[in-house]
Amino acid sequence: MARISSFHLATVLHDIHQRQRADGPAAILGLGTANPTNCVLQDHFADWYFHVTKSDRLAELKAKTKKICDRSGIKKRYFYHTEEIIGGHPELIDRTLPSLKTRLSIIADAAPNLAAEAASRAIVDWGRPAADITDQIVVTNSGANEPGADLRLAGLLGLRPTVRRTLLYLHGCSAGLTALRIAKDIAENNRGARVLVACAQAKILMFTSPDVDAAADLDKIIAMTLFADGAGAVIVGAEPAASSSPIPMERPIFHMVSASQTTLPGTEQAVVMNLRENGLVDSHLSVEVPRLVCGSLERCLADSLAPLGLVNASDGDGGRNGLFWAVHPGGRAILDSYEATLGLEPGKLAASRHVLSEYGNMMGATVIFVLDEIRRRRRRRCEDDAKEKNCQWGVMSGLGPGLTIETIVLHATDRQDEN
Ligand SMILES: CC(C)(COP(=O)(O)OP(=O)(O)OC[C@H]1O[C@@H](n2cnc3c(N)ncnc32)[C@H](O)[C@@H]1OP(=O)(O)O)[C@@H](O)C(=O)NCCC(=O)NCCSC(=O)CC(=O)O
Repeated sequence: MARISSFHLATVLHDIHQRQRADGPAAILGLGTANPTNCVLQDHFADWYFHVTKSDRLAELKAKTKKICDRSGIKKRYFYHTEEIIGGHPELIDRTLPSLKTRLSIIADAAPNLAAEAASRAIVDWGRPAADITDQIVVTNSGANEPGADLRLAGLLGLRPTVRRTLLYLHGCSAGLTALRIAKDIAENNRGARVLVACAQAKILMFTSPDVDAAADLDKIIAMTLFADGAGAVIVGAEPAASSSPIPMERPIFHMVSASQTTLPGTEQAVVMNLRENGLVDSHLSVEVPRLVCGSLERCLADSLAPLGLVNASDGDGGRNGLFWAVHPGGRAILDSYEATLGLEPGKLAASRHVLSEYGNMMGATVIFVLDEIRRRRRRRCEDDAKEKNCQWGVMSGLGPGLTIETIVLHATDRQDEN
C-alpha cells in the first residue's frame, strides 16, 4: 500500500470514519413485551407470599405487607416462579441454606425464554427478518452465567453468528435506558446496524422469605411487594429503509435525540444489590430514594434539555408539560416525586402509572412497557389523549443503583397515530 502524507492521512481517516457512520439519528423501529403466566393480584399477594414461604405465623408483618401493597399503586404482577417451584426447592425460603446454584439454574432458562418472546414480537413489529439484526444487547438482573442469556437468545432467535453481542448483568432498574443509550451509539456509528435490545427480569434471584427481624429489614419486604417479572425488546437503527428500498420498509416509532447519564454524589448506598450464596438477597432499598430523586431531577433534566433548545425554559413549568414522559415506575412514591418536583400536570405520567399498576416494577424491562403504552395511547381515538398526542418531544427517565439517572430525549413520529 502506498504511503500517504500526514495531511492526506487525516482526510482518508476522516472519510473512512464518515462512511462508517449513519446519516441521521437512531430510532426505535419495533417494540415487543412479554410476561410469564403466573399472575398474582396485589390484593392477594400478602396471603400468597406468606403462604408459599410458610411464614403465616408472622401476622404483624403480614398485615404491614398488606398495607404496603395497598399503597403501592400496583394491581397485579407476573412471576416466573410458582408455588410449585418454590415448594420443590426449600433452600429458596430457608435463608440459612445456600441457594445460588438453584436460583441460577432456574433463571438460566427463564431469562432467555422471556427475552425471546419479547424479541420475537419486536422483530414482527419491525417487519424485517431476525437475520438482519447486526448487534444484540441483553440486559438482565437474572443471571451470572457465561456463556449467558445473550448467546442463548441469539440461538433461540436464529441470529447470525456474526452478530455483535453485549451482555449487561446486575444493572438495576436503569438498565433498560442504559441499553438503549448504547444501542443509539452503535446505530449512529455503524452504518446499517440494526440493534436488538432485550431486557429480561426474573426475580427468583432476589426472592426471599420474610425475616423474623423484618422490622429492621423492611426494605426487603418492599422489594417483594414491588418487583415483578417480564421482558421488553426493541429494535434500534438509523437511516430507516424507505418504501422504494429493496428491503422491507422501516417505520420509526420514536427518534432517539440525545442520551445522558448522571450519578448523584453521596448516594452509593441508597440502592444496593450484592450477589451472595443465598441469591440477591443482600440488597438494600433506602426509604430516602424518592426524596433523593427530587433533589437532583430538575438539574439533570435541564442539563439534558437545554442544549437541544426544544423547550422554552422561560415557561412557568420550564416547558415540561409540553413534553410526553416515559418514566421508569420504580414505585408509586418515585412517580409522585417526579410529578411534584417537575410540576407535571395530572395525567402526564399516566403511561408509567398504568404499567406500574398492571405489571409492577420489572426493573430494566419496565421502561419498554412504558414506551409501548405511550404508543398505544397515541394510537387511541380518545379525546382524553388528544392533548398528549400534540406532545411531539418527550423524555425517558430511569433510576438505578449509583444512584444513577439515565435520560433519553425522544421525538414521537406519526407512526404512533396509525391503526
Ligand atoms: C413502598 C411504597 C409503595 C409505600 O407507600 P407509602 O410510602 O405511601 O406508604 P407508607 O408511608 O405508609 O409506608 C409504608 C411503610 O413502609 C416503610 N417504607 C417505605 N419505603 C421503605 C424503604 N425503602 N425501606 C424501609 N421501609 C420503607 C414506611 O416507613 C412505612 O413504615 P411504617 O408503617 O413502619 O411507618 C412507597 O414508599 C414507594 O413507592 N416507595 C418507592 C420504592 C422505591 O424506592 N422504588 C425504587 C425501586 S429501585 C429502582 O427502581 C431502581 C433499581 O433498583 O435499580
